[in-house]
Amino acid sequence: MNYKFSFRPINHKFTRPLVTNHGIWEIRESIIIRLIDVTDKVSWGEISPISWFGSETVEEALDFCHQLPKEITSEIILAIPDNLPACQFAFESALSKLGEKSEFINSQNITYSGLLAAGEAALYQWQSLWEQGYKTFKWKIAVDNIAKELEIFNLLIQNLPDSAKLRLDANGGLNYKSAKLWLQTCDNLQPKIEFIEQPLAVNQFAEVLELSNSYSTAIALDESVATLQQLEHYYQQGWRGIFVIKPGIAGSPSRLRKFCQQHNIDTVFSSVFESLIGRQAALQLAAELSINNRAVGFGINHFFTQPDSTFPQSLWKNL
Ligand SMILES: O=C(O)CCC(=O)c1ccccc1C(=O)O
Ligand SMILES: [Mg+2]
Repeated sequence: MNYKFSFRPINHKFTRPLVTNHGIWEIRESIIIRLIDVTDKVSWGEISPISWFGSETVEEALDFCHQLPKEITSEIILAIPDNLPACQFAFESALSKLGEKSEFINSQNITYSGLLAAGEAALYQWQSLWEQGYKTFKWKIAVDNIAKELEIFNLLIQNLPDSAKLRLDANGGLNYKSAKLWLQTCDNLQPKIEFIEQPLAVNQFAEVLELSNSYSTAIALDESVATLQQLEHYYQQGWRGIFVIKPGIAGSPSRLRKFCQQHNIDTVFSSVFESLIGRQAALQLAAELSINNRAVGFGINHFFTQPDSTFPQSLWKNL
């Protein structure tokens, strides 16, 4: 089958920048793609790379789109190389929505983790998220010095209701010693801490594995398993802790589905700050593949202004 293909770059300034150990992120650049089949049915996909996380860059994704013909086939889509994982996700998601077998999975029962701002701001922010119904929160660490962060952390823990859960995300920014200190601190506070995400850098897998055997606080890999190839690699290397999956940059959704179903891994699905198009496709996968009912990391709407109801159709209007 042939599909008419077109695309539009978009960018979006966050209402508050995302502060992580990797730096400050202020503008989300993405590409919306459109496929139209022979019956004139229209489908959208979203390419939202995060190159500092291990996906292609937006420029590489744009180059890929530019070199494609105006009419493409499913063979072309299924042959998108593994070094363009965000493109694989966008094209395959758009394609599957056009398929006869396309089935809609109810994602209404999913629970969400609310992303807190880094630093002290979290102390003033969690309450409004709690009032919106969030029971799980994620707070970025390894952004400031550890003494300051432990101080804020203790206040946060004291303030959060007993039924709340907290995740800590170091974005690979701790060293071995500070990771031990965080894990020990969390062990003393169980069961309020759900897990620590990516405590050490991607190249320190042996150390992370050792830490996961030494503390009762769970550890989640994120940057280490950004793409499906990495996910497979660290599963083979013996990781049986939590895997954070960001479908938007993980690669082919059909191969991701197959891997998760085959291995019953403990997953947490997470956003790449995509717009509605990518979000919907990612949440469908999360609803289908979350076997443990962990809250998904899509509680990020407070970083965004919502697109108007004509999105994405309005992108294709001639100005
Ligand atoms: O997972 C979440 O709760 C929110 C999403 C998130 O934290 C994130 C979003 C974009 C890029 C990196 C990360 C991250 O988990 O480090
Ligand atoms: Mg993370």
